[in-house]
Formats: sequence, structure tokens, C-alpha cells
Amino acid sequence: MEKIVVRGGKRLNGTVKAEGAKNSVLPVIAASLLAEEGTSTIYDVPTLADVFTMKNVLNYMDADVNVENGVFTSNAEGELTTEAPFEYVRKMRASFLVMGPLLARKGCAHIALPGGCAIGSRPIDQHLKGFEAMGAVVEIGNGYIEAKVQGRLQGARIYLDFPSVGATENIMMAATLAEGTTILENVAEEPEIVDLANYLNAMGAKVRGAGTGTIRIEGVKQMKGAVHSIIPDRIEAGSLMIASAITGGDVFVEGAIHEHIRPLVAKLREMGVIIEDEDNGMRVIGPDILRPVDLKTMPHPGFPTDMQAQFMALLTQAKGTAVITETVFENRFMHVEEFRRMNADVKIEGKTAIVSGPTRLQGAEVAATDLRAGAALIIAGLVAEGETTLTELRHLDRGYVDFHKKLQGLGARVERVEVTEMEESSSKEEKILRTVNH
Ligand SMILES: CC(=O)N[C@H]1[C@@H](OP(=O)(O)OP(=O)(O)OC[C@H]2O[C@@H](n3ccc(=O)[nH]c3=O)[C@H](O)[C@@H]2O)O[C@H](CO)[C@@H](O)[C@@H]1O
Ligand SMILES: C=C(OP(=O)(O)O)C(=O)O
Repeated sequence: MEKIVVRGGKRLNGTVKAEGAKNSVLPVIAASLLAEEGTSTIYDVPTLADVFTMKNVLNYMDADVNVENGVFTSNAEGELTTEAPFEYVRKMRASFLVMGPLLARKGCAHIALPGGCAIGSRPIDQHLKGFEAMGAVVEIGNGYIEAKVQGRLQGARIYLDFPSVGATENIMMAATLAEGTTILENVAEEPEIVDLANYLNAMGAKVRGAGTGTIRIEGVKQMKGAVHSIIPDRIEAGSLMIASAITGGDVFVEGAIHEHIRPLVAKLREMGVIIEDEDNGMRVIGPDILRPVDLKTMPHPGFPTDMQAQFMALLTQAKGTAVITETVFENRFMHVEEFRRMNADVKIEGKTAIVSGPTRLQGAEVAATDLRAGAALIIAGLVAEGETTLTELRHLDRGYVDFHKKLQGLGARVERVEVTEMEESSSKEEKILRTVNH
């Protein structure tokens, strides 16, 4: 087991580059199952734990997949196994994204139910509603979802009750090989949806309107492997921008695309952060005094829930009171308790968190409650007095490649080290106590 140790007090300075987006690469890998012919080559693939989990899922299904030096190749020409067992879906909900491609290509899929997780219950009813509208019969039992269709899926008009990212992707992939046209309404508009649509179109699909509220997919008979490059990770880029802002730093984040992070840039500017838009990224200069701002998480182009915890770290340093409203996930304030261990002044009232600042944060032993919380606590550690120690790094590793090394490169005092046996057993005990007291 490892931990990250942060010693605060350094202003960040320099240039850092964002990796390919986790939330793009996972659906793109799932979509590669749609190719009955040829190999797909995907560039700018981040070496994240989630990417390896997705690779293992496709391996299990007998696709020929490989990932090396940021390049993912997938050949799914052969007979595919149509099952994704719990051991994979448990590790990562995005494994469920193989359902759409399997149903479209093989007419059946047997996938473990993703279940709930730390940030909320995360149901999949909208995915299933879409598959059923296209003619699939869906049964749930023994912790699995079995979906089948006689012949091919049929194009349909589907209105999502909420613009779910995963449901939009899963149904969009299923519709590519359906008979007829599918019109998907009230869909997610995230940049990752556009990236997936671009890859699908390169494979021979006919997807129009991705990035707007309505997507139209004309079914095609067959798709083939294609070459595609993943867009930069806007959440990783945003996390690094906040790291610069909180330390009063001056950092150029290569790969930060204004159009993808418009709400974050707007909120940072309202706080007094200087942001210069350059050709291939953004320069972020932190001010001496940060102003408080309220924010509400929303589906894109609203403020992303995946930036909420990191932004909360920044608000602890603003002069005054700010209100954060989390509307996307019902339980995404788990990091607040960890922030409080660092002396942050944050109160929770239902869906809102009230952050008062500026607080002199103090280094403490904290645990990543999810991947974004992990990044947020490291960011808080950059300005805390003394030493902050972060454990539960498996969460962080799902979404960040060498976050500590990137910060080190900007001058931060951050290290990743092995924990001693004694630390490990006392951390286990503490975890049990925390669960019991929760
Ligand atoms: C791999 C990936 O891309 N993950 C992202 C994706 O997750 P994911 O695709 O799981 O998120 P969704 O957009 O589906 O979920 C958003 C909300 O819709 C609800 N919902 C979703 C599906 C459904 O069938 N029924 C339903 O009620 C969820 O419980 C949640 O409250 O979008 C989230 C919201 O931007 C991000 O936080 C995740 O980082
Ligand atoms: C919640 C997230 O991811 P996932 O949907 O993969 O759990 C995230 O990236 O912040």
C-alpha cells in the first residue's frame, strides 16, 4: 500500500500537460467491440487503472486488445463472449458500457449489475429504457442483467428523463447497428460524447448532433476498426489549474481547452484568478486574494460534478462564504469530513455545502473517498501548514496518471511512498471505525 505525502507552502510554476480523457477513452474502448472487421488504433490513451480494467473486460470477451505507450489497439473480428462478470463491473461502472455494443452486434448481453457506490446510487434505468425502446427484452436476476433481441435492434425515438452521460453513450452505440433511425432526445452534451461520436463515425456509423440535446443515428449494416485520438482530460486539466490558483502560482496547462471547461474558467475568473487563453492550453495565475463564488453542479455545459471537490479546496482559501450545490449525485460530499480534518470550515445542509474562508489549513492524515476527492485533498495539502498524508490511492489511480509527479514538476513538495506495516494496520482499523461511526 502506498500514500502520498504533501508538504505545503510552495507556489507552483511551470508547464504541465493533460493526459487523454478517462471519460472518453472508456466508452471508446467499449465501442471498439462494434467493429466486425479490422483493427482500431486509439492514441493518447492514459495509463489509468480504469483503462486496464476496460482492457481486461474486452479480453474476457475474447477481443484481441493491447495497450502500450499510450496506444490502445483492439481487434474484435472473432466470436465474442457476451458476458461481463461482477469482478470487472464492481471495479468500474463504465464496464457496463459494453452492453450497447454487444446487444447491437450479437443480439444479447449478460452483464453484472453495477450497483451503488460512494457518490450515490447511480441507477441504470435510462440505459435499459433505451434498449427496450429498441426492441430488447431485459431481465434482471441474480445480480445480472440479461438483454436479448430477436434479429437486429430497431431504431426508435427515445427521450431520456435526465441527460445521463453513460445512457447517452450506451444507447448511441447500440443504435449504430440498428435497423432504421434512432432519435435520442434530452441527451448529455459533454465533450466526451462528441469524441465518442467522432470515433463511431470513423468506424462507419452515421451519428449526427452529438454535443447538442438531440442525437440522430442512422443505423448501418457493418462497422470496421478505425484510428482515433482521445481528447485531453478536461477534469485533470481543471484540477491542475486549481492547483496553480490555490498556491498563487503561474502554470501553463497544455491541453486545457476553453470550450470544454467554460464554467470552470468563468468561476475561476470570478474569484480573481487570471487565465490566459493560448493556442494549445491555458495559463493560470493565482491572485493574492481569492473572492468567494457560489456554484451549482449541472450536466454539461454546467459546472461539472467531477470538479466540485477540487473547487471546494480552492474556496476554503477565499475571503468570505460560498455555497456549493451538488445536483448531479446525491452523496458527493464525502470529502467534506476529510477537509474538516484539515481544519476547513465547511457545513453541509442537504444538497449544499457552505464553505467559509480563508482558513489556515493544517496538514492531516486523510483518505481519498473517491478519485476527485483524492485530487482535491492533495490540492488542499499544497497550501496546508505541515504535512498532509493521503491514503486510499486506488481511487486516485482510477483517474489521474502520476498526479504527484506532475505537481513535483511544478515545484510542489509531494511524494508517493510505501506505507509501513504498522501504518497499514492502523489505517485498516481507522477505516473500520469510520464505517461503523458513519
Ligand atoms: C466514465 C464516465 O464518463 N463517468 C462520468 C459519467 O458517469 P455516468 O455516466 O455514470 O453519469 P450519469 O450522467 O449517467 O449520471 C448522472 C446522474 O444521472 C443519474 N442516472 C444515470 C443513469 C440512469 O440510467 N439513471 C439515472 O438516474 C445518476 O444516478 C446521476 O445522479 O458522468 C458523470 C456525470 O457527469 C461523471 O461524474 C462521471 O465522471
Ligand atoms: C465519478 C467519476 O468517474 P466514474 O463515473 O468512472 O465513477 C469521475 O471521473 O469523477
